[in-house]
Amino acid sequence: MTQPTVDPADETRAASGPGADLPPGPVEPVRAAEDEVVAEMEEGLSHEDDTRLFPYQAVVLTSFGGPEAPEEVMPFLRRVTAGRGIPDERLEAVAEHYLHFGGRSPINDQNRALVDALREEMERREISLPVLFGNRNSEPFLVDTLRQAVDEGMTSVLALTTSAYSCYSSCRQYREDIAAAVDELAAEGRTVHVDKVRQYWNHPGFSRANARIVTEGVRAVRERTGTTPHVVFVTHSLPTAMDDTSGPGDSEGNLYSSQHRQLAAAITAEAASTLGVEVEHDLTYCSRSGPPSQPWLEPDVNDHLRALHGRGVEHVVLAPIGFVSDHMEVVFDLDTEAQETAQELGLDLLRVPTVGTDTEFVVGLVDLVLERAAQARAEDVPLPTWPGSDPRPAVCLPGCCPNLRVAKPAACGSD
Ligand SMILES: CC1=C(CCC(=O)O)c2cc3nc(cc4[nH]c(cc5[nH]c(cc1n2)c(C)c5CCC(=O)O)c(CCC(=O)O)c4C)C(CCC(=O)O)=C3C
Ligand SMILES: [Fe+2]
Repeated sequence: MTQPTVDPADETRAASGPGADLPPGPVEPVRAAEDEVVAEMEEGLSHEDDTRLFPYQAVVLTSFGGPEAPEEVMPFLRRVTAGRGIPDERLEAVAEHYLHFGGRSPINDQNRALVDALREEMERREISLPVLFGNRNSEPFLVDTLRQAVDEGMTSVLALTTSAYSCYSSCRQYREDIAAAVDELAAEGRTVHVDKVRQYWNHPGFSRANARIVTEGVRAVRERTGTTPHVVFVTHSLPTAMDDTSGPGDSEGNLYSSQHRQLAAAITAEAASTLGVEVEHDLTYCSRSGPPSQPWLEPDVNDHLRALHGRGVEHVVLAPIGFVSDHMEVVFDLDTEAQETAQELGLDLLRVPTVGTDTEFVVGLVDLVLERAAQARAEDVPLPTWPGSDPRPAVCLPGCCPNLRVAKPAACGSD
């Protein structure tokens, strides 16, 4: 593999695409270069030839994982909660949620669909690197995916995680599990380097896709009822201590809740201006766990729906901006529990989609992959954000989003 400069094939395509006015001078050379591009495409590029993702030889979609059969439920839950002090009653309740859906979480199927969508988008851009899939808590385990990559000759891969925000659970815990997999392979004599894309809560591919989804939800309720719905944003609750230390890790963080608050406000303003109406919104939380004595982020979505009903609100758009796909928290905690609460109250509740395999989101993820590769090559690249102007660093700062129980090695950071 060679150090990339500007890809001449890209420039040629840009200059000679459909409808482009060819300047009179360089017609012949451009045509010649175009023939070469076509010849290259016909031969099929091998990943050794593609420099846009250099230094990486693959992208690894890295996710939480979930059970896919009833007998996998308890082993999965024990793995997830090992040493986390989750009460047995909570584990039993969560096992029930999974068994309610036949013991199968939707998350792995959704991630396989995302892998396919990423492959399609990369193919569209003629990026020929493989997209792999590895989980932290269920098969295919990240360590096994990475072992296979090493055995196929790869030495450096880029992790794309399915969590967008900053806190221990959604950032450093992934980094710890990546480090554990890399160390396990090192002990087997297999060497692999793993980098990660930045937390993408304010990358436009994620944030603008959510803005469009919420706007269309508000529009649909207005068309159906003639009333502007109240928008209730929802994300995963956290122990307040985890939120307090999210971001810099100095107890003045609250980055997790503030990222959600900023995005919720920006999306609401966007929907209001697009539709030319005033829109009210709130941020709520779901999926609280832990012992009752431990404070978690509030309000709970169900409590908040009751409060809104008490204030005379009749129509609600429920926007799960904290989640990337419709996994168990969404189909159980929102579509089952929150929907039941709404029915009890006689509240009209429209739960809008998560980004899932939305084209704008998938295009944005591939942009993030290209951005991270350019950063790894020390190139100056624009780092688009919406809302706000601060992209999260792709290499985490020392001490950020700390593990409050035990210090563990973490990959993809400077500590
Ligand atoms: C911020 C966050 C995300 C979003 C970021 C990301 O996507 O990573 C997330 C995702 C997910 N969480 C999931 C499942 C679970 N999370 C648990 C427990 C916990 N989650 C926490 C936080 C988060 N979780 C926390 C603070 C705990 C308490 C224990 C601890 O301090 O670590 C438990 C244990 C039982 C319980 O306590 O509920 C389970 C089973 C699944 C799979 C769903 C499926 O199968 O479809 C997914 C995608
Ligand atoms: Fe969780």
